[in-house]
Amino acid sequence: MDLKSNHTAPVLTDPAPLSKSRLGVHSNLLPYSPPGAFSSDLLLNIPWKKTGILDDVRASSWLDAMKASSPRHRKMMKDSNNELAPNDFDAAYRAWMLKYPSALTSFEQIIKCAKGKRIALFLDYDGTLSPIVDNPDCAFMSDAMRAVVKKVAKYFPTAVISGRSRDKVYEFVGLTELYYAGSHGMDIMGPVRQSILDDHTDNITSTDQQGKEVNLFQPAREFLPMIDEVFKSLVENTKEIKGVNIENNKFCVSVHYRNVDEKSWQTVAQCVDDIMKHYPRLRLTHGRKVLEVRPVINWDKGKAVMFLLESLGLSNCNDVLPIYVGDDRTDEDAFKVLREGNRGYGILVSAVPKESKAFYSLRDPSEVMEFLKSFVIWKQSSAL
Ligand SMILES: O=P(O)(O)OC[C@H]1O[C@H](O[C@H]2O[C@H](CO)[C@@H](O)[C@H](O)[C@H]2O)[C@H](O)[C@@H](O)[C@@H]1O
Repeated sequence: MDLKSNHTAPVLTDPAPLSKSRLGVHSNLLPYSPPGAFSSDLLLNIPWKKTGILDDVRASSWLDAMKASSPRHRKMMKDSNNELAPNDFDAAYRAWMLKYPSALTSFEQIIKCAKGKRIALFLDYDGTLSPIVDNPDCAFMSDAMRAVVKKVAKYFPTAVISGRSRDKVYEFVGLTELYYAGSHGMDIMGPVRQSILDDHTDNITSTDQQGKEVNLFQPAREFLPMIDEVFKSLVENTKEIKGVNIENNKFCVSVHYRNVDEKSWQTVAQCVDDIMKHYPRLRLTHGRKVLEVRPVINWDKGKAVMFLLESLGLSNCNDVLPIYVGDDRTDEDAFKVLREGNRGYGILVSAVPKESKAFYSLRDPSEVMEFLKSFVIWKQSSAL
């Protein structure tokens, strides 16, 4: 694994907005938008400061990035004179949906593209299978969602790819039918496959909860002592900041500031910075009110999707349609590989307009559940 030793800990920013014409994507993978119906100007010309809805973290400081990575909710928008009025917000959201159509209303079209192909499902956890809540330890998925995921996994190979540690996300989901990748894809438990063993050096053969032989792929294994050390330092250095929560995700560490008063965000950023400058082989990314410390390795959720497809014997683009559903910046890496490789569909879960490399959108986890249900119903009816 190629370890890049930078001398500063980089802050990852969002990629530049893409237009369909620049993507070179096969037209049958493009979601339907009525000709001329969407003007990207509708979204992109709205100044961020005025609307608060553009999710852009091209900011110079970590504090700015923290503020920018916290898109305000519609409810808050209603309460503020400076934000979009609810009707304007609805109009902006509808305009955005012309570029990222609802995966629910586009279901027939997705199915059409899946004709003659095997579907593989990749699901993010937080904000996708479970709603975002204040306490990360209480991000439980509903029994109804679990039942649907279980059913969908009966028909299609299904994997959960999360920023959480693999053990933690397995604890939340609790389904043995799925494949799991934790730590943003840096900890994958998948089937043993010779081509994977030949092509990647970071494999260990292990056994899963049922005693079945599995392949454990952990490309950042050598970072474990460093991550543990950073976790401890972060806990120690932030202990006076009310509301901060440091979560050890095995190959990465999450610094949650959701429950920290905005006035103290600067202190959080400073504490993280003080530690990060001693670790040039670690970098910082942003999620939903969370700063994430992770190893500088050439690995992300996109690479994890490709790895799992290969492990599952599904890497032939011609007869496999991978679908990835996620809500966060780290999911963009997966949307990107599917889009750029002309392989399949990314579906962004978002209740606010965001620039994305996904093809479709869903508003929230309840729509994710409806979408997964549609696959079950479709599969059951086509088996009749
Ligand atoms: O890749 P994911 O499965 O989406 O994990 C990303 C991070 O999700 C969790 O944090 C987020 O959800 C929490 C619970 O709803 C919320 O309190 C927090 O503000 C969000 O950022 C998780 O705790 C992180 O470790 C994951 O990296």
